[in-house]
Amino acid sequence: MKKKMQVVQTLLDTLPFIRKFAGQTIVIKYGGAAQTSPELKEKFAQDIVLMHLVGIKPVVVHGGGPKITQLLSDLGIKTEFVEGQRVTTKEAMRIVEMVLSGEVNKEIVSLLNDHGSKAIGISGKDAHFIQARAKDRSKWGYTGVIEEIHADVVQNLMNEDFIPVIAPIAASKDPGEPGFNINADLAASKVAVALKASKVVFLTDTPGVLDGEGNLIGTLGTEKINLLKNEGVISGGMVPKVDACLEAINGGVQKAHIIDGRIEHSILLEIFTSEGIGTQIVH
Ligand SMILES: Nc1ncnc2c1ncn2[C@@H]1O[C@H](COP(=O)(O)OP(=O)(O)O)[C@@H](O)[C@H]1O
Ligand SMILES: CC(=O)N[C@@H](CCC(=O)OP(=O)(O)O)C(=O)O
Repeated sequence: MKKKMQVVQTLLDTLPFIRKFAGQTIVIKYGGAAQTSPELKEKFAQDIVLMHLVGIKPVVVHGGGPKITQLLSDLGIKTEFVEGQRVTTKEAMRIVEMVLSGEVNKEIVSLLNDHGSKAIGISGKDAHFIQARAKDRSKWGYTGVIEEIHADVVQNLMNEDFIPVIAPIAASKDPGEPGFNINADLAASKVAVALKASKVVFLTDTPGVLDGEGNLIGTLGTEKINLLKNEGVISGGMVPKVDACLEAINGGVQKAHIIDGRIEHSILLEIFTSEGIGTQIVH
């Protein structure tokens, strides 16, 4: 009962902004860095279910980088990142798939279903939803670049009222290949474009994109992004995130936001209030 009352209260607070989003597809990238306490996970689930209840079509694309790194380390397997993307050996690929398609995907699906929704978990391998090729085999191994997305697979699920929860693992066109590890930010932007989403929101563990002094940048365009990358102010995991935002808006998604997943109900604050939070990426 208490859980339900919380959802209703949040619903009432945000009601004035909701109507205009009904029927729209919104892709939420749930970063591993934001998947922290059970309380925050609970709030995340409430927000997604609430969006669905009011007629929005939410699609979750999740990461899980920290969990992959932890399991690789537990198993004594070294791992490294180049330009914000993991170098994926064949051995690492097995672990990446186990963690993303197995552990993380099913945890999020269960969380959403515990809140009364019909969430369904898939990876890019299911029905060949996402097909990829190697980014650069000699440099990144089984880290992939998406070549094709069969949007109808997910669209059909949404038409049947399911909430798709997508693990960023892609199928290979070559039979016998183990598939590809896709950076979840880049998977989210491609999925958002393919589904003609109106928004893509990246939940992470910083208030948004920060400048050299650590201040939040509210709005950020292509030129400034290139400058901040060259200066090393945007680095590591933030590189694929800003690239993904640009790809999304260049592909027709109206808005791309990077927001703090550590703030309770940050998705609702972003979507349903006029102020918004975090960083909005523009052309
Ligand atoms: N300019 C920047 N502003 C904010 N965060 C940045 C910046 N440059 C690099 N980062 C790093 O990017 C991280 C977020 O990326 P990542 O760890 O891959 O998160 P996620 O799991 O959400 O994809 C932040 O925790 C921060 O350490
Ligand atoms: C190629 C590549 O880097 N793949 C990522 C996939 C998971 C991910 O992106 O997770 P976060 O969103 O939590 O960072 C990785 O192996 O960590």
